[in-house]
Amino acid sequence: MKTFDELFAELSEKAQTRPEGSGTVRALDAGVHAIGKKLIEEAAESWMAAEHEGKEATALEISQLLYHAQVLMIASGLSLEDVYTHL
Ligand SMILES: N=c1c2ncn([C@@H]3O[C@H](COP(=O)(O)OP(=O)(O)OP(=O)(O)O)[C@@H](O)[C@H]3O)c2ncn1[C@@H]1O[C@H](COP(=O)(O)O)[C@@H](O)[C@H]1O
Repeated sequence: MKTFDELFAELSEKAQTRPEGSGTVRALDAGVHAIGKKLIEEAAESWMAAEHEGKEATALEISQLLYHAQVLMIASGLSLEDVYTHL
């Protein structure tokens, strides 16, 4: 298990070091348009899970939504602080 901040640190490190086989590196290389589509897909899956599939499925989909939101942040050059300042 990891926190939102810990995942962001891990993904930022992957973006820098670009390890072989990283899905995050592949997603970043695909670009903001592709990342945005994935974010929307996971948002829709989160919504559907919340309405029809129960808590466990919803938690899984929301974790994927948060992951793709972080990838979009990194692709956009945003830090956690840039986002937290608006919370
Ligand atoms: N938490 C996640 C995470 N959540 C979602 N995803 C990605 O989002 C996709 C969502 O899956 P779906 O169920 O929608 O499946 P899918 O549509 O068939 O997936 P794709 O065909 O789009 O790959 C997964 O296949 C992963 O590619 C994640 N990929 C990575 N992480 C974590 O990110 C870190 C870095 O990962 P790597 O960059 O791959 O090393 C690790 O700690 C991972 O656990």
